[in-house]
Amino acid sequence: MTQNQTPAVALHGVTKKFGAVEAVRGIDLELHQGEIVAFLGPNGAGKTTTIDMVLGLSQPTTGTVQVLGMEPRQAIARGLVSAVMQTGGLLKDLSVRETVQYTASLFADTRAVDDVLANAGITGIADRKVAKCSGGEQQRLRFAMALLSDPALLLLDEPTTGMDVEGRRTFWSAIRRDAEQGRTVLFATHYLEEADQYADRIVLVSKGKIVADGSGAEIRALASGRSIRATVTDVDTEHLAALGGVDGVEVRGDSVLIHAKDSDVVARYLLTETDARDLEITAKGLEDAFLSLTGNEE
Ligand SMILES: Nc1ncnc2c1ncn2[C@@H]1O[C@H](COP(=O)(O)OP(=O)(O)OP(=O)(O)O)[C@@H](O)[C@H]1O
Repeated sequence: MTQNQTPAVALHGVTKKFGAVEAVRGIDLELHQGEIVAFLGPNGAGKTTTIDMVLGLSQPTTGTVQVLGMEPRQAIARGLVSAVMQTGGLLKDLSVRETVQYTASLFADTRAVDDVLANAGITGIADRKVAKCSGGEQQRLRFAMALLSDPALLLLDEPTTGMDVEGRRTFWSAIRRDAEQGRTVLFATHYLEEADQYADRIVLVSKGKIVADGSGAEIRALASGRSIRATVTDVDTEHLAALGGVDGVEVRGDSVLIHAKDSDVVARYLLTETDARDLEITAKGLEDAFLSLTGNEE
């Protein structure tokens, strides 16, 4: 894993059309070596289409895709790229170890089978038939297979689907260890929490475009403001709405919910001018940022 200056992935002006459908509408993105990047977005955002182009499975309509400074297919031919996709590719009658051994036999040079089983946390189920493995265990098996070639770039589509909490933790700590050695990881996900917790960087896509790119904290900061909730018997909603920085006021039974840029002004008013009690102030979270940036607000 040399050439640290070369981006692991470089997309420039990439678009992809399927007939009249514009699945990707102009993506520019560079991933640095050793980064763990979440490709986060709602259904149909263009994540899989983009990953397929990085894997050389399809060509962009316009623009260029490079992997470690090469054409994707060239990088794959050199064993520099592995992918863990969600479905397919497993023979039910083989055991976990046999599956990995069989895959290893297809490559000229691979890591030791026992090492990748250990890395993927499946040594304990190595003799189990694939047919008897749970969905999460099968995902870990696919992960072990992807580690055989010790790839510089690992692409993962919804990698932890079906894994329990412990499985996820083991999976992500293995990914983190490898990234520290220089492996770049790009994973597509719908899970905000997973992106926030495990990625160094979140690339938020919507309708074929990147709408935000940064750390979880940076993206959260894009949804500025606070929500203030209080129990109150009689409140002058017009007065509240007219306070500086208030974006919205909703009355729900005996409570009021206010969205505001400056929660102090609202809190002061509620506590000094009304009989409001049980005040709760919450910062807007990643989910709010996600919804407002992807235009999926109700
Ligand atoms: N082969 C194809 N032919 C026609 N349209 C396609 C094809 N592949 C994808 N699309 C369309 O392109 C858009 C982007 O799809 P894509 O699968 O890349 O989204 P995604 O972000 O991966 O979604 P999901 O999270 O649901 O997997 C969608 O509108 C999809 O219907």
